[in-house]
Amino acid sequence: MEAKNINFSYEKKQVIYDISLKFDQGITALIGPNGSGKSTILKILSGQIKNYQGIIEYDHKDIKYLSISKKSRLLSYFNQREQIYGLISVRSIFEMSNIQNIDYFKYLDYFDLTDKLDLPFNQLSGGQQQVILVLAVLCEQTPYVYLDEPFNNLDPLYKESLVKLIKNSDQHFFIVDHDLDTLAILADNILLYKDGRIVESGSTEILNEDNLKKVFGTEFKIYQDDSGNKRLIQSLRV
Ligand SMILES: Nc1ncnc2c1ncn2[C@@H]1O[C@H](COP(=O)(O)OP(=O)(O)OP(=O)(O)O)[C@@H](O)[C@H]1O
Repeated sequence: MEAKNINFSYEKKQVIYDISLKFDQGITALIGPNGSGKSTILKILSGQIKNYQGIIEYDHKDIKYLSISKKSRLLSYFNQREQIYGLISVRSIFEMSNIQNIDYFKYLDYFDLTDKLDLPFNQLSGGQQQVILVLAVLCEQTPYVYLDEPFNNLDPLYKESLVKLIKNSDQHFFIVDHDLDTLAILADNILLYKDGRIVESGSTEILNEDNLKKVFGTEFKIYQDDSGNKRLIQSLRV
């Protein structure tokens, strides 16, 4: 995927300023403050928002000219805030999204959720709902996967399981989330983002105290754990 010179406004309010990026392998994380436009850029790259300026290409073809069926085989998108399943059963959610007909029971088993299969969605806890919806998106097995806050609501064990699942997948992930420690472990490529612009990009090396202060306007301390993973600790000043 290559995005060239993307600009976008909601009515008169510009939220994306001249963004260009490429995303063809591994896991890319987009990190930035609330309201800076991260969800908006995810919606643009995944084809939900169409009235942007600039060009988005998949395999050198403009997304605007791809058929709906081609797009649905190419990319998938998750955003829990926009999902309303209510009384629909967990099984139906998988069957609706499982276009590749893969064995989704192994995913459910991995999260110890097999016994929820015939429950209505609204009888699951917030974290269980989140996991089911992310798993349903992964079942689509598209080469490109856009995840908006997939780690929201997840306890440490669910988070760890989801990190393993994503890391072991050969799909390309583009993830927006506020869980910086998890993104530091997971991502191959980081985009630091502020006020609708990418301010830094690179490996997890760019997650340093200066860059994070520049993006979030607050102090961070960074420690390395025993396995060499970065822990990003925000210093709260109250
Ligand atoms: N449908 C919409 N109509 C008008 N303005 C919108 C709409 N959606 C988002 N915005 C505005 O665009 C800006 C960027 O919103 P967006 O949801 O992309 O930010 P974000 O970085 O994902 O935020 P958060 O981290 O809080 O989820 C915000 O100022 C928001 O109020």
